[in-house]
Amino acid sequence: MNIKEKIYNISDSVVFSKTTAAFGGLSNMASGYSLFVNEVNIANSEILYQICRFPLFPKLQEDIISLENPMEAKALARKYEKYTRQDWENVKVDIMRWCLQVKLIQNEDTFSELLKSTGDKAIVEYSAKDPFWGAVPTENGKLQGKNVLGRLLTEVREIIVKQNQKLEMVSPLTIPAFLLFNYPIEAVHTAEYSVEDLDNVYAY
Ligand SMILES: Nc1nc(O)c(N)c(N[C@@H]2O[C@H](COP(=O)(O)O)[C@@H](O)[C@H]2O)n1
Repeated sequence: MNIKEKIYNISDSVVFSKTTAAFGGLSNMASGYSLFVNEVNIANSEILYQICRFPLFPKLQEDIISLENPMEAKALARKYEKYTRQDWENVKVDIMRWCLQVKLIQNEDTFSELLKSTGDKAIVEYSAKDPFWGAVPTENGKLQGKNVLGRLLTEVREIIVKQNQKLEMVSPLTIPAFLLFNYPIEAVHTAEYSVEDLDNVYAY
């Protein structure tokens, strides 16, 4: 995928880094945005993203999910990097976009308000060393990088602001082996839908 680097003026951008600082909720590492996929609770979007690396290793998916801590989950994924799906480099951006849509649909109020509060500025993930998902500082006080996470967040913001749409459902990606615990990942609905759905199940 040929994504070009960009240079960002910090004053013209919404820059996020630490989860506890301003706009920290935009980070996949942020707590308070839990997810529910295939009836499995997943503590944050970083964990959702990392488990998608390992569709053929359900035990590893389970270990990553049970950590709940996103940094520890990322470290465990790194440890078992050799088991990453072979097409990962081709699918990881689509997977990240899907993860952000899941974060939005299941945290509709909080995450959409946060995204709307960025206005129409570029969203940039500050990183000391990752110019792919984020952008790194330059000598002249700017940020430079592909900033793929920031761009995907801007894309998701467009859905709710420019197109004024509320997500009804997030469809699974049409890639091979899009699996959680050996089962195909299904459409994801709002958190409220999940609760009502379970109520219906338990009613019988
Ligand atoms: N290690 C680390 N620390 C942070 O503070 C970060 N914000 C990130 N970046 C996030 O890591 C994810 C990508 O992981 P891979 O490198 O593809 O395994 C993504 O969520 C970045 O935003 N990393």
